[in-house]
Amino acid sequence: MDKFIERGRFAFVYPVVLICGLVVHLLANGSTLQHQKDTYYLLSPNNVINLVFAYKGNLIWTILFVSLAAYQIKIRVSRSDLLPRDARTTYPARWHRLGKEYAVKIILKNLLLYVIFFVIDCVFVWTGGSCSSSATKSAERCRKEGGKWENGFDISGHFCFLTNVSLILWLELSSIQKYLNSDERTPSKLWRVLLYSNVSVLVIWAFVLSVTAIYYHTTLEKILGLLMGYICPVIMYWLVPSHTALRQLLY
Ligand SMILES: CCCCCCCCCCCCCCCC(=O)SCCNC(=O)CCNC(=O)[C@H](O)C(C)(C)COP(=O)(O)OP(=O)(O)OC[C@H]1O[C@@H](n2cnc3c(N)ncnc32)[C@H](O)[C@@H]1OP(=O)(O)O
Repeated sequence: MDKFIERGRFAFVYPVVLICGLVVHLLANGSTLQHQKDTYYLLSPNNVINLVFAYKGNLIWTILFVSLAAYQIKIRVSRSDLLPRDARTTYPARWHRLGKEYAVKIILKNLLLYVIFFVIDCVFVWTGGSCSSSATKSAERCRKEGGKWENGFDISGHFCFLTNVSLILWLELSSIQKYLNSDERTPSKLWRVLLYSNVSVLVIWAFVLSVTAIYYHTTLEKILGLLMGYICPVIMYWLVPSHTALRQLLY
């Protein structure tokens, strides 16, 4: 597990889930898949795992991200003695810097997802889609009204959203894992609890995506959803940190 997280192999999970799902979809008989979707509860849109882990995914993600951020601040702020004297700052200053970084990451993630899903909804409407219950141009609002979001090119919100939020958590887990390994400390019980609770949710999200990959959307809708699923992690964990001006401004 540690090596899997530390070496970033998690980045390949989502393309693999999609490819495997597409192969199953291709090999299976269309009417069989439809029958399974109509028969098995866990494959229906209203199954509790989809309703809780997908549609309440933002709440679940926020709880897990804040817990990882709090743990990171705890272990990094408390270990300033490892820093060379000239790099050592005061406890409040370190706490403030790390606290600001994680607050910015939460805002940035939500801003980016807001823009991403605005684009997904625009594409849907531009390609002839609409909501059956009102003139709303938002998929989320349409669903909340009990309407049907239909007849447009529907980039997979599941692939886009769950890939984005999963990769952010994987990257934070990887950052903590590398720090603990560099510090050669035995992992605390708290870290193990955090690690396994995050990984449990990440596995459930991967399961939800495997169902999406086999039973929902067209191939192109899923591929585009997957590709858009890398926008947040690329901006938050590569673009911002690799540009000095952006990093100093935001993190
Ligand atoms: C640098 C920055 C620049 C900034 C520039 C300034 C911009 C200035 C903005 C200021 C303002 C900011 C304000 C921020 C504050 C927010 O707003 S933060 C919130 C940001 N937005 C989000 O996070 C949206 C997240 N999206 C969701 O939660 C979506 O509901 C979900 C969960 C992804 C689902 O999306 P969806 O499109 O409904 O699902 P989709 O994958 O398309 O599936 C279609 C169907 O297949 C079903 N299905 C698919 N997969 C499955 C499955 N595995 N099992 C069962 N059913 C399934 C679905 O249930 C659905 O069924 P129906 O509902 O149609 O019956």
